[in-house]
Amino acid sequence: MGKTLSEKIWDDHVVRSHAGEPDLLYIDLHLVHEVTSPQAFDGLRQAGRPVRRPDLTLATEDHNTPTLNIDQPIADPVSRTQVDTLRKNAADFGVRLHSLGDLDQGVVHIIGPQLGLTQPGMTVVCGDSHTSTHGAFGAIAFGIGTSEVEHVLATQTLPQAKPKTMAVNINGDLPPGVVAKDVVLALIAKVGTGGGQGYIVEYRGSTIEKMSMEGRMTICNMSIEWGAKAGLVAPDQTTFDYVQGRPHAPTGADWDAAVEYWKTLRTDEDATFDAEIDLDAAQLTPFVTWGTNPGQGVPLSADVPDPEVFPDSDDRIAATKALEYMDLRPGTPMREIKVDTVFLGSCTNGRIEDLRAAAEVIKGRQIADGVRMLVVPGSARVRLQAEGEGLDVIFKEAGAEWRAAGCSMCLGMNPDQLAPGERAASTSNRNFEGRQGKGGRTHLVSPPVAAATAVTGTLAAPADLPAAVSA
Ligand SMILES: CC(C)[C@H](C(=O)O)[C@@H](O)C(=O)O
Ligand code: SF4
Repeated sequence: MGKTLSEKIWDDHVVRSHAGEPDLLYIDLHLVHEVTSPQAFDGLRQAGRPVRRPDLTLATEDHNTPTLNIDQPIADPVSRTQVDTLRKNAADFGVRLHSLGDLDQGVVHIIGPQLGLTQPGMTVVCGDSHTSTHGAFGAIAFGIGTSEVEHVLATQTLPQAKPKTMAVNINGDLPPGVVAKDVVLALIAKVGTGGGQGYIVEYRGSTIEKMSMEGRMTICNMSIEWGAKAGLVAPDQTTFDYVQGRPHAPTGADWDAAVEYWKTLRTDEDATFDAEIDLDAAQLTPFVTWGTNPGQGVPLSADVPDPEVFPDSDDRIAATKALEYMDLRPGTPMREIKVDTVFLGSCTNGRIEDLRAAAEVIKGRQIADGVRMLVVPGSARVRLQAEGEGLDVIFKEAGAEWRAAGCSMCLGMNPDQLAPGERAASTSNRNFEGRQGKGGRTHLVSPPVAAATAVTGTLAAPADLPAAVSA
């Protein structure tokens, strides 16, 4: 019988397999950041071990870093210690680190692909749940805990039980104004935050085939938000074109050999998945969340749901609690919800295509009075590229703040936070209580919806806006 894509990659990486035990997998790329690595390096130090493959290890500073005055010492003592510790560990163990201010610094899941380090057929791990992003290249990529980080640093391998396989078949043309973020928010609302548990998911179908690498990364990024171990897309010409010419991409004959291998990375015709889900892309509309988990979402054209409509009692309880935290009443049109802040950025939607999509909406328009918009490129290079295209000027002229790269307001670990009671439309991936700052309220949205919302001050799609005044 044939194999699925994830089975092929898995089997290619098994170092040791023994009945009743997890497989020992070889790891091709280990990404590291300041939050989940300190104890792992301490463990190595105590055991007197080196990093086994510093050449397959890459560190960056992203979570605790500020996005303003990045040439100044980090003011918050906890964040400063976190970043200083990573710097010391990287120096002591010979690990390449991209520090704040460095051209290749950025959110860990943005810089791996950008450098051409993330490639089809690889195993990629990081002490970070959104490592699933790298699956967009046809890699098995998943987040690991700190003790596993230590294991990979020490051995370049990881014991893992083989997950089940699932196909998410997404077919049809996306209607105008509907983007990858809407697809994944709609998917999670359909299957629930636990729907992918225990599975490596392959996103496939005509919608995925036509999608850019940026869009595929957005979808794979949020695999963890519906519980999947990892999410991946079969590599194709779009993937090869994206990888080619990047600093760590193979060149010459090596490139040709790599592409030949990468072309074999497809699910065989006669392979079967343990589960399948179908999604009709043509039926999708801009999607936004109303609650405190990424599955609590509805079309932008809908109303805040009444908890009573949920058949499951746990869902009813969760919805009631979420509406209370979010300070929303059932029946309120989503379009009437006012926001204080718009955050455009994160490893979900902080890539160049995301900034372009938002800039296209903002261009010639002004941000609503009383609304602040933070535009935070996912990496220093995305920021530079955007500036080269004049996107920073578009955002600044509309009244938005143009920031340095990092996780920023995606999570409350740095100065970019919501104040208690503040409400944000955010292009990030998590809307948990306090995620963007204690007492802050988050609506997850796509980049076009974020931009339109900044203009109207209430949740909106670009189609809701009056024509822009052209310069
Ligand atoms: C801080 C880090 C461990 C965390 C993660 O694992 O994802 C963060 O990146 C997040 O998005 O919540
Ligand atoms: S941008 Fe957000 S989701 Fe991504 S790694 Fe940073 S904190 Fe996690």
